[in-house]
Amino acid sequence: MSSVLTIRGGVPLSGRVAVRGAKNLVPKAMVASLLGDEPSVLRNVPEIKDVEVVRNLLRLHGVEISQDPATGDLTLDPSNARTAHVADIDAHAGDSRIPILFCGPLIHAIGEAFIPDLGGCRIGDRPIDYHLGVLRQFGAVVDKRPGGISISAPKGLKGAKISLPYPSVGATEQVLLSATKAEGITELTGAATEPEIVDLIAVLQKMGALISIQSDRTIRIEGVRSLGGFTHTALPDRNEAASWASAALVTKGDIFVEGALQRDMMTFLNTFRKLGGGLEIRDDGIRFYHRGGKLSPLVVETDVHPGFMTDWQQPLLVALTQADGVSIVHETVYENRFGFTEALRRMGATIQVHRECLGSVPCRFGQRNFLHSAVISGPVSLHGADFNVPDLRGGFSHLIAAFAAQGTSRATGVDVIKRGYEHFTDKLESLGADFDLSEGAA
Ligand SMILES: CC(=O)N[C@H]1[C@@H](OP(=O)(O)OP(=O)(O)OC[C@H]2O[C@@H](n3ccc(=O)[nH]c3=O)[C@H](O)[C@@H]2O)O[C@H](CO)[C@@H](O)[C@@H]1O
Ligand SMILES: C=C(OP(=O)(O)O)C(=O)O
Repeated sequence: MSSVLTIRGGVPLSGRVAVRGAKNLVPKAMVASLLGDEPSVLRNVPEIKDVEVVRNLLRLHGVEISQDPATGDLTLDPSNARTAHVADIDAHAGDSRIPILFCGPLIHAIGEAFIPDLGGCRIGDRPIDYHLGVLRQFGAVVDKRPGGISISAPKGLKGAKISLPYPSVGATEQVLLSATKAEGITELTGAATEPEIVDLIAVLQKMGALISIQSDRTIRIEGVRSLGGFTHTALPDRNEAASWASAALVTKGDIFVEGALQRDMMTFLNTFRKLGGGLEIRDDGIRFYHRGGKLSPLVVETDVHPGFMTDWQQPLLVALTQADGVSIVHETVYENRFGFTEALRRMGATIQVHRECLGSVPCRFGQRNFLHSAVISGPVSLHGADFNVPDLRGGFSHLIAAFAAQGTSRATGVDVIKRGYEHFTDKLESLGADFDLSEGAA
């Protein structure tokens, strides 16, 4: 059983929260440490479930990990990397998508990898065909096994010319983590270029890798024989920051997000401002607040970077229920990311979902049976309801709707939120939220 939150809504969330290293970078930088011949130090590591999962998996593979209790900095020593038991890997893989990124580093370190079936948010099919195609192009042999896949490279990994059909974040990282120590040159076209990918490239460059990002989504990697360690401060979590921004707007509050970085959030900040949210952008963070007037409806289309990040979509949609008129959200990254709107409708929101593409961003989901466009009419008064947290961002979105709503809501399954939001109940408390948490049995 998981924890239950009882939320008494109607209180503006106001105060200060801090964001640390990005969920979408930290676990991957931890995996990169396996490529080095020396220990690495990763700073700004948040206490979230995805970090715990990767820490356990790395330990099973012989990586010695110590943590500075004061700062949380992690030291990762891969000198004794070894094969782990499949049953142990399965038991520790948790609800994360990161295990698939162990392939290249484990093959380089110990010649083989077993990758358990993946977790992550159920917001679409989330196949791993690009990952497996990439690995095969490097010369890896992929075998389906019960509970996962087994990968080996009898002749080692060799650089390749690779083209991704869609700029997948994970598949781009798969290429980076496999190609840095592969023999020869890799040229990747159609790459994703999210800030977390650029930060991973920075980590790899510190280790001695030769990687250049060229124009038109092309990344060129010259394989090197060996890599050293790195010392790196992870970039801040822009997705958590955007979530708190939406929380401020939905609850008519005022939240300073310490650590939020303007450079990586420009598209979000433009959207937030057009919606009518107040912004104060400072060097040490960003203040997001409700200015008191009406909010303006918007048309938002999610896209790969530098477009509007899909992980911002769910919390922002809750803010759109408070805008004065009709808004449209066209989700072009995941085919099934509007399931969470059902609970919002039960809380009083007016949201319709459609199969058609309501927008102009090229989308893979048009003319297919995917409800991937939403029409939201506002403003509505939200009222409390009971719900089960469906996924990370959907769950956070339900919570902020419940904090804005009149009356009481009861949220089950809230532990999912720990996968990407550090100490979220402590943060909510510091923002003045009114709730009780009853811890379920593990
Ligand atoms: C841990 C992490 O960093 N997660 C992020 C990462 O997920 P993740 O790396 O899983 O997302 P991708 O960018 O790979 O997925 C984008 C799209 O490509 C499709 N696809 C992907 C791989 C593949 O082999 N085949 C395939 O069809 C997916 O189903 C999806 O429709 O990027 C997403 C898009 O910015 C974010 O929402 C996630 O928060
Ligand atoms: C979809 C997300 O994450 P993951 O890829 O870890 O499931 C997310 O962070 O919103």
